[in-house]
Amino acid sequence: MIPKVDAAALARGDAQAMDHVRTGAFDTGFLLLENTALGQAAVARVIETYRAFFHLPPALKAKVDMAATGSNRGWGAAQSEQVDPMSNPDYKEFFDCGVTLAQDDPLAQLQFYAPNRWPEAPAGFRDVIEAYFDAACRVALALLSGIARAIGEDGDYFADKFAQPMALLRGNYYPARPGWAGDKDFGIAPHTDYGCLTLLATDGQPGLEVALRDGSWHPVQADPGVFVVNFGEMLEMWSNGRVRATLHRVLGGPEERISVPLFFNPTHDTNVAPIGSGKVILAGDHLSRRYTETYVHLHGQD
Ligand SMILES: O=C(O)CCC(=O)C(=O)O
Ligand SMILES: [Fe+2]
Repeated sequence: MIPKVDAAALARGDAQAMDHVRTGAFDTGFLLLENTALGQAAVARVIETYRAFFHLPPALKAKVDMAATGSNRGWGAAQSEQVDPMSNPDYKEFFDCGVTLAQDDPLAQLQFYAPNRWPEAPAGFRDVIEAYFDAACRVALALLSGIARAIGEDGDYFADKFAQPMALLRGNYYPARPGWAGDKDFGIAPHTDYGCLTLLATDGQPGLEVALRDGSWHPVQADPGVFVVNFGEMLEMWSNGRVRATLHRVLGGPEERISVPLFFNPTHDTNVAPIGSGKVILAGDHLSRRYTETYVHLHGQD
């Protein structure tokens, strides 16, 4: 039901890989991606690095609490994000970092390129996360090139639209589902992602569920080193609804779980209105609206 794509085969333009990409993008809005440049060891390292951070005492994590800032860099405590207005704020914790531009770059003032905030511990945190971030952006760009070809555009169709990507790397930490959790409480409530594509690594624990067309929830599990890829609202608009941004959620279970999504979003002034429509929808405007809606500390911000 969710196709598995070999990244190397896709890069070669292999017909079956392109077919699987089309099915994933147009049908379920999800695919699994294996055999990328990011091996199992690199994925395990980034997951264990986030795990060590989330296991720190709350007072240490609070030193990089994003709620004390006007941006979305650093630690997000439990209940600091509400992705679904019909549900309670999520019980997960998370850590966000993004692309930072040189201080004298005029775009550096935009919230999407805000400076990252790094914790003092665990040792090596920043190096591990930054190295993974760069490698994951390359994997995402290579995948987008395959997607462009699979939908009949040139392989480099997206390349210049991601020169300064509003990319955001997140570590999600789901503790075991709390005893108090009711039917409006989720690790992450049902939502669609905001951008173009999400490249998600997990520690292998199940938990992610994807909405099928009939409204039922379908579990998706991937071993470390196999990525779950899903598509977001911008690509759905951009492709005139051909690529699907599918609802997904995590209820949470008896074991803690770590997942690491890279939200791969284009440069802020990219027009993501349907190709050929003559309309203008700026990627930055869409992202900023969704950030304001979902990060509790940014509610009400323009
Ligand atoms: O943890 C997961 O499997 C999904 C996370 C997710 O949907 C998100 O962070 O947007
Ligand atoms: Fe998501």
